[in-house]
Amino acid sequence: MAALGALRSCWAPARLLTGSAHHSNRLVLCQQTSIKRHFSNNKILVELDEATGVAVMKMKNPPVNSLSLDFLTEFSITLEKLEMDRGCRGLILTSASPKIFSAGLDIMEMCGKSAEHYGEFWRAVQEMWLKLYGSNMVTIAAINGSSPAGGCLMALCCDYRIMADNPKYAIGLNETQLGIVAPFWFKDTMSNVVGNRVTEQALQLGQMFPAPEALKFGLVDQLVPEEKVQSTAASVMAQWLTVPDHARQITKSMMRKQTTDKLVNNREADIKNFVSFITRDSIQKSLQVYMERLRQRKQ
Ligand SMILES: CCCCC/C=C\C/C=C\C=C\CC(=O)SCCNC(=O)CCNC(=O)[C@H](O)C(C)(C)COP(=O)(O)OP(=O)(O)OC[C@H]1O[C@@H](n2cnc3c(N)ncnc32)[C@H](O)[C@@H]1OP(=O)(O)O
Repeated sequence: MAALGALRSCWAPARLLTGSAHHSNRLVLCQQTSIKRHFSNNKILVELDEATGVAVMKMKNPPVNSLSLDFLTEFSITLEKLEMDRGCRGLILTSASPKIFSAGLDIMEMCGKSAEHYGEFWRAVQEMWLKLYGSNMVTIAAINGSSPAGGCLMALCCDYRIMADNPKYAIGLNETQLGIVAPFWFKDTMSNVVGNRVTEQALQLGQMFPAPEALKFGLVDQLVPEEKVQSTAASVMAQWLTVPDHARQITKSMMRKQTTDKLVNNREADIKNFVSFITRDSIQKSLQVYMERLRQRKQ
């Protein structure tokens, strides 16, 4: 992946040069009709604006955008498509239904299934993380709702996070509250954003940060009124895209490579570890109790 990234980086200046001439022609056209390509499936809606090179990816997996095996598979395929598309330089990740960005990993995928299923599921979680954290595109999370655990991880993978200014929405890695443990690469992703001390405390407590607290601790970069989340993401993206791709991409890779390599070099061991952890009776019991609590809270 790194080699492919570097190769793409080397080509980026030429692509930018031809791209800008090309884009300025398009821009004239765009003033009359905006050219937008759609790559949607039943779980993910993507709109790629060819004039700006920005794709908006909306997660649409009701009721709470939980990250099921099917969803994760679609997500990684879509991301790969955009990554390979030379017309796409930036990605805005958001939810199609406000109030919930993503409820994190689908707990039902981790309950009462076979070891083989758990292995397949965990590989898909790893794949999503490797692709999003390792993306060459500028990635911005437009967090328009709550974002626990795996949802928070997705946001943390992005280069910049804009959250709706609503204290009812919370974000964090709350795994310990479920009686499970955030794996080392979840921990590293958070630590790279907010530092070791905040991560250590937040992970032990399984802390969910209401939006204002998330800003205070640097878990998100900016809070804006709910109705401005998308437009702010678009204008921040436009600023980031003024930086030449190759320089920004090499810098991003330099900052993240050590973290991604740790998983790339230990993928099979990490899957084995997950399967042996999640199949324990005590862990299965904790997850069932947590799901029951969620249902009761609703009643
Ligand atoms: C030492 C070695 C370590 C090795 C590593 C080992 C293990 C690591 C393992 C796993 C890591 C996991 C990371 C995760 O992502 S776990 C998921 C954590 N997610 C949560 O805790 C979120 C729980 N949900 C909520 O808090 C709320 O639902 C939410 C705020 C998202 C929305 O609230 P709202 O009131 O709008 O909706 P609800 O009525 O609560 O929910 C509707 C419906 O959806 C079901 N549901 C919610 N979340 C999930 C989920 N994550 N997975 C599956 N299903 C979910 C909920 O039960 C309701 O269902 P129903 O009652 O309508 O049937």
